[in-house]
Amino acid sequence: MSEALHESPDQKADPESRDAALEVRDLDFYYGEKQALKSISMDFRKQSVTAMIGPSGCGKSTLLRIFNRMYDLYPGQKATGSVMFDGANILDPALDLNTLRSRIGMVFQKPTPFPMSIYDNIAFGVRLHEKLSRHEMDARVEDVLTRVALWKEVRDRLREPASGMSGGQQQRLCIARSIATRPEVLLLDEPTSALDPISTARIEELLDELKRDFTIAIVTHNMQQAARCADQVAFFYLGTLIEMDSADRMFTNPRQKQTQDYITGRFG
Ligand SMILES: Nc1ncnc2c1ncn2[C@@H]1O[C@H](COP(=O)(O)OP(=O)(O)OP(=O)(O)O)[C@@H](O)[C@H]1O
Repeated sequence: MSEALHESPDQKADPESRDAALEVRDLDFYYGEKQALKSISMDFRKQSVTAMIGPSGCGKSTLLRIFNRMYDLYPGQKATGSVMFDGANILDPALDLNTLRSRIGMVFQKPTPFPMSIYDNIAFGVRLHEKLSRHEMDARVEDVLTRVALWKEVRDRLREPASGMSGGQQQRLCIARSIATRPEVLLLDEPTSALDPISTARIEELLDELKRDFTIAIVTHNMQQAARCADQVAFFYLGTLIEMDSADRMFTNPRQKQTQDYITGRFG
């Protein structure tokens, strides 16, 4: 593991939770005076998909954005508690953010390709972190485009602008771009809400494939999607984690009435 994420002895991960890539403990988050997350504690298991569900405004996206320290860009936003990742606390102000963001990738709701060629969309982030030869970079681009099932579609137009791709292709390109720096964790914030059903199905298949190598955290409003893709599901309400369990249990026999009401469409 990288030495760049600094580690202090008292921040070592609990051996009991060795299979957790992210360990969230007593996490509070504030937008100025407004508290958006309240005392969240949960683990995100390695090589699995954790879905975060809950009504609009319950704090799902806020939680996801904490994991790559997006809130740093906005004065007045503050997180307390801890999020342990590979022995370091993500909330630690001394953490190297470039390294963190190369190890925890993020994919947004709307496909956001850079205004450059398909090839450079992948190569751009890689160049910031690794010195690869031309041949190695070509191989990396081919590898990640193959993994997101785009290679055959775009191999003959790698130098063309990414903006000429369809929405579904652009989103797969964004996932390829995120995994090109070989992160451990992939965060996806409603990655299919702007896509048609066929593109959505391809992304869902892709998640199943990618979880062999990555820890995946996904925010979704789509209960069927959570049921299809997720291993664990966490239900949030008004900034609080109400319940977290295996997807099977959450969708068949949740412990809390609020969860039951939400997944059966009685509120939210
Ligand atoms: N920049 C901001 N400034 C102030 N409050 C904010 C800001 N962003 C989000 N909030 C508030 O924080 C709470 C959580 O928002 P968040 O976007 O995390 O919810 P969400 O569950 O992801 O919602 P949605 O499903 O609609 O995307 C909401 O009450 C929201 O109004």
